[in-house]
Amino acid sequence: MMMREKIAKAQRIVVKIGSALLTNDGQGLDVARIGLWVAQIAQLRAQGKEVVLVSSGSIAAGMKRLGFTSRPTQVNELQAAAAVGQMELVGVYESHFEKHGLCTAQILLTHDDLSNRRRYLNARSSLRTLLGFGVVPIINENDTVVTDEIRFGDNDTLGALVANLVEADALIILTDQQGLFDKNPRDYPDATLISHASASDDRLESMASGGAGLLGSGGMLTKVRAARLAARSGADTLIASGREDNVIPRVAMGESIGTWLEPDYCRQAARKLWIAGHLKSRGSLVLDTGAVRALREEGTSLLAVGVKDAEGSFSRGDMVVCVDELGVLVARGLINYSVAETLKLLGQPSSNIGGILGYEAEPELIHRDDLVII
Ligand SMILES: Nc1ncnc2c1ncn2[C@@H]1O[C@H](COP(=O)(O)OP(=O)(O)O)[C@@H](O)[C@H]1O
Ligand SMILES: N[C@@H](CCC(=O)OP(=O)(O)O)C(=O)O
Repeated sequence: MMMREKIAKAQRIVVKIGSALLTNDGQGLDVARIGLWVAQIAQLRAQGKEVVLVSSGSIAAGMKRLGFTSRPTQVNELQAAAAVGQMELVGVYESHFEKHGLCTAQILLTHDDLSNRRRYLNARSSLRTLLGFGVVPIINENDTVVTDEIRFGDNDTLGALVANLVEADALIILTDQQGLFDKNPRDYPDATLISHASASDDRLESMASGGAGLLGSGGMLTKVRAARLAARSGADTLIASGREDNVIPRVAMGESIGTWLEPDYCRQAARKLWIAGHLKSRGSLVLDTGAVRALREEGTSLLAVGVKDAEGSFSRGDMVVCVDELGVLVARGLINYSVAETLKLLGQPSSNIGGILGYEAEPELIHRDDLVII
């Protein structure tokens, strides 16, 4: 059997389960099947892998509870269904995960949470902390407060943005088909499965443009686009059938099932390109010689103790440039503190941050994952 060795090495995995799968043909949540996926995720946790779950299903579950026989068209009714259904959804997950001794956390995100750098960093920090505690975060869109203009709409996009957020190695999208076919298998029985492609391959979109199922929102098109988004931070995307036996561990072990959409760059390079290419610098830091050497030679994070001066108008999450004492460019990175906070921290060890500011967002001024050495 052909194995995908790169995938088998993935340590941090985002698993997205779509509406089409989670519901029993619109008959509410498929509680028994959810139990199977939870058991599969528990296997990954037992192997030491970190898992973030992005789960749809709130609207479909709420529709059943509120007696809708077809998807409501009014936004307020959809929001009400989502609020009712989300309770049931997380309740079902929590009770299943508990049987495996695993703790869960509910995180409901909106578009704003990920587009505003400050909230993005806060969401990232909470997620990293939860993963550090061994918790399985369960994420959905906060459907009850979003309006059409600002919604992700489909959870494939949300799954990819979460993969960017936590710098996942892989995004596994479970759906009701075996993977991406060269045309919609619902309409074309002769459609053939794409086993492996580059996430940036332009031909994928036209293959995937065949629409969604009755309960899903995005169809394959949003999955292909999600793979491209996930690739920005270097994550591989795997699209597979949630009905396949023991699918999550099999995909995660690198078994060649479903579709594998691979980023063009290696993970580290993709992430660095993303940092370097997408943000404009809002200020600068002057580093002492020790800090310059630590960054260049040891690939460390930047600590306040090695920073001599700061200027500009940056806030938490902004891009700043780092220069040496002669003004030579050393690195670019996303800073964890504003300019006012940074000025108070100059030359200070990380252990003093809490005492000086009254809180500590992160021990580093710039985490090494957010730093590109020039
Ligand atoms: N090229 C394709 N390959 C596979 N499925 C496709 C393709 N084009 C369209 N689809 C449709 O996408 C659907 C899955 O997307 P969707 O209904 O949104 O599910 P989910 O809720 O899992 O995201 C499939 O049931 C299928 O009908
Ligand atoms: N946030 C919505 C899910 C939206 C949706 O259906 O997405 P998808 O499963 O990707 O087709 C819900 O929980 O009902």
